[in-house]
Amino acid sequence: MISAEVEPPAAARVFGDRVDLARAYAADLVARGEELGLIGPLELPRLWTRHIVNCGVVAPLLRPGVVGDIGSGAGLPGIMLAIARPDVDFVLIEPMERRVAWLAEQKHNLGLTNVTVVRERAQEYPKGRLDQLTARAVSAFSKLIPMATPLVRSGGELVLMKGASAAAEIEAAEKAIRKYKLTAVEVLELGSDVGVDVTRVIRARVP
Ligand SMILES: C[S@@+](CC[C@H](N)C(=O)[O-])C[C@H]1O[C@@H](n2cnc3c(N)ncnc32)[C@H](O)[C@@H]1O
Repeated sequence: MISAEVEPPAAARVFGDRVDLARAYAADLVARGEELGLIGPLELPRLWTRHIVNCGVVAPLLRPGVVGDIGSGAGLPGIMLAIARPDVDFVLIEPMERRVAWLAEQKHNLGLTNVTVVRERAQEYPKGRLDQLTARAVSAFSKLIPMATPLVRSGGELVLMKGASAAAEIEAAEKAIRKYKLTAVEVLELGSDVGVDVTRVIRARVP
């Protein structure tokens, strides 16, 4: 059996006095995540650094308001951000029934009153309601732009978690960036202040 990663010191730095909620989430994911098809066994040895803390470091980019997380899956980053930022309201937009049930259960078990879970594809969600929108491992930037931008109000932001290909994804999305009139498109590198591998985010402003 593959063992789950021991919690790194960075977790307490990222989640502060709410780190117990991240611990409860991690324990449930270790216990049931594989059986529910939420996480592969090879991810367990890097559960905290690659998934939980990696999502949590995005929290300082969020502002009070409504943040939509499209394709939340197991709750990454949506549940992690809702733990780190109780002052922000989150809508987790996920089409798959089993994942929606898991997300609703986590909301209930962790007492996350700032979370709403909706079973929907991003394309079906009402337009112009969100202040910021997050997504991780859902699609390339060029495909996320038409899917995500209409959901965000004017002046809001896309905050998209990306891998090492972030800069190349921006280049490949040049046409969509122009079509949807996104501005201030940039790659941010987060996490060095808490001593974990860098997390890359593409941030862009919606006109
Ligand atoms: C690879 S998983 C990533 C899950 C999670 N964000 C993570 O980083 O672990 C992609 C997720 O996007 C969801 N998804 C696919 N198409 C979608 C759409 N059109 N709107 C919203 N979610 C979608 C899938 O159901 C799945 O849960």
